[in-house]
Amino acid sequence: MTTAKALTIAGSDSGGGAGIQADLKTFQELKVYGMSVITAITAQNTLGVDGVYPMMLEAIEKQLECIAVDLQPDALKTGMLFNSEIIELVANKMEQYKWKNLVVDPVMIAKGGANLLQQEATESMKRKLLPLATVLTPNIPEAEELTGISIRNMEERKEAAKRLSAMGVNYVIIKGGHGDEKEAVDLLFDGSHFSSLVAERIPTKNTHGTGCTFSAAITAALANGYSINDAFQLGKDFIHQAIKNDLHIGSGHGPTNHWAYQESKR
Ligand SMILES: Nc1ncnc2c1ncn2[C@@H]1O[C@H](COP(=O)(O)OP(=O)(O)OP(=O)(O)O)[C@@H](O)[C@H]1O
Ligand SMILES: Cc1ncc(CO)c(N)n1
Repeated sequence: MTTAKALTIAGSDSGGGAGIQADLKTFQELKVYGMSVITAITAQNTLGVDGVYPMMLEAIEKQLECIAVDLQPDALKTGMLFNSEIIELVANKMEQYKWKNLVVDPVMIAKGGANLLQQEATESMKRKLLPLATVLTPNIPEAEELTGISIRNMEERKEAAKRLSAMGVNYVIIKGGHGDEKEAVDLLFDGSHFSSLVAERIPTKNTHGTGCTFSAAITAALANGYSINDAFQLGKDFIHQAIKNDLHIGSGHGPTNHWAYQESKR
């Protein structure tokens, strides 16, 4: 029986709630062997980000090469990429290695407001990385930044999804955490049709790393051979349990509970 392998190419969150830490915890909970390429180090806790230190390009390239020669991923995701040079390096290596099932989580701003992607890097992400993405998982502000349109209602979310699809993304998921509806609604566009998953919006400030965890769960599902619709459902169920059963850690935006999903299945 082969073990599915998933790779996260993302930043380190010293507080453990987002970034590669959230990704690896999620992979493990979904019984997928997790691997990581660190793009940046952040000094971070539940109150915010106190320092951002991008890795040297050589260090990122060497990490990717080590994975490529020995540990081919069945699926992978990108999180914090920080600048154009890192985006272009990752995109070029993706094309060289012909890795499939790429989930791009276009991380731009941390919950506390810190910039995790330099403004000039948005164009590189659109031009170099999005055409390689199987799934793109922007939150509403990220979708606005990538498309240049304001998103205040569901029709505008659909328009943004169409524009992102036209940039070469196979499946676009616009996450609803930043929305103002009573429920948390996530919208999936497959290039032709829309579908959505709806769950109770949980009244909590402890939503640090929800997007990382959601995209990591989708990545793990794809690594295990799930269809996009089943991966979308698994990601939604996983993050909903993680938020609903939060751990009350830290005095700011606390992390989610990465083992809640498995506990809910018992
Ligand atoms: N309060 C909430 N209650 C229920 N579901 C939520 C809540 N907040 C976010 N979600 C869900 O969490 C997932 C992530 O969406 P969100 O918009 O929070 O991502 P994000 O802003 O990229 O997160 P982060 O930047 O913290 O990683 C989505 O499935 C969304 O519906
Ligand atoms: C390292 C890292 N990646 C992503 C996010 C988004 O929450 C974060 N806060 N920190």
